[in-house]
Amino acid sequence: MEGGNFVNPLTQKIGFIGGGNMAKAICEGIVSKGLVPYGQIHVSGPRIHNLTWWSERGCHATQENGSLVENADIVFISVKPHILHTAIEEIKKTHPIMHQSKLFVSILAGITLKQLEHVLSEFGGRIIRVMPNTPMTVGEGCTLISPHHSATQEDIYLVNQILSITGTCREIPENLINVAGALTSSGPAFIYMAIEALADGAVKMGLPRVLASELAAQMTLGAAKMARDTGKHTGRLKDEVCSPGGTTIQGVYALEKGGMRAAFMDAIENSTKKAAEMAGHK
Ligand SMILES: NC(=O)C1=CN([C@@H]2O[C@H](COP(=O)(O)OP(=O)(O)OC[C@H]3O[C@@H](n4cnc5c(N)ncnc54)[C@H](OP(=O)(O)O)[C@@H]3O)[C@@H](O)[C@H]2O)C=CC1
Ligand SMILES: O=C(O)[C@@H]1CCC=N1
Repeated sequence: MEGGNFVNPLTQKIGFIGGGNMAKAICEGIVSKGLVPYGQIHVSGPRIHNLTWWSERGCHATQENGSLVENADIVFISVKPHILHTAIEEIKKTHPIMHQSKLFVSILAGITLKQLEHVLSEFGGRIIRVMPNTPMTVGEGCTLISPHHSATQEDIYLVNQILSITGTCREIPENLINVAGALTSSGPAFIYMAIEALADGAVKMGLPRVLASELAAQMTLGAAKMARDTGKHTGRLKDEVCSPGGTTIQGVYALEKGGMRAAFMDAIENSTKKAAEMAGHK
């Protein structure tokens, strides 16, 4: 699903168990697009002083994961993977029975639908596994979605609606979500490093830092749009920049000598393997 311009505001209350970086990115993304106001968003976490970012904006913050679930219609589980069991146990302690079946959306890297089903079975909830990324803060997210069989078509539509408003949202078989997530969810960090390194090179050659960073980011945005929108293979796009005997091919040679391609490939392999390892966390 692609993000559109027309926004039909949601009536559902959206909850986040865990109010860290990724939860904030989802919140910012959906509020800035007008899908929900801050007042329709609930968040829980163990330290109320770490939730001021939320309360300052008018979201409802609580230390009790149980009351968060009770109050929200859609619950994003957004704690770190190794905290999942603790967070769910906290719900069971205060709210062993839910009065309504809930829709749980896990954003946890590695944690499988089978594991989520096991952990959440007592609530009789419907489950969807997703892998978002932080660029959704600025409306350019790239989210993957793998629904559990307990999720209804309406649930899947709703989650697609929420996540595609902040970028793209693509349904993917669960067996591919770790590798696709390494690319889309970890990938922004790799690209920030590339932007930073390119700017460093320009600073080394005398360009002021602020200008170097601004130009590196805009150039990356343009190159990404070319790769996405022109339909041309990236190898061809690269060739179109490399004038024979020119400046660019000298830079391309330096990158090849430095093992840039192998380093990026290793980055994706390592991140994919780590997601699989995380599924071992109890
Ligand atoms: N960051 C990213 O780009 C992406 C992250 N994800 C996934 O999102 C999840 C969160 O990652 P991220 O936002 O980076 O991590 P953060 O550390 O920023 O956020 C985790 C949050 O969970 C809170 N928390 C800790 N224990 C509990 C608990 N028992 N109950 C409720 N909340 C709790 C923490 O509160 P406190 O700080 O007070 O301890 C913190 O606010 C992970 O599972 C990750 O795999 C997925 C895709 C991309
Ligand atoms: O680094 C992590 O584990 C999370 C999941 C994907 C992006 N950030």
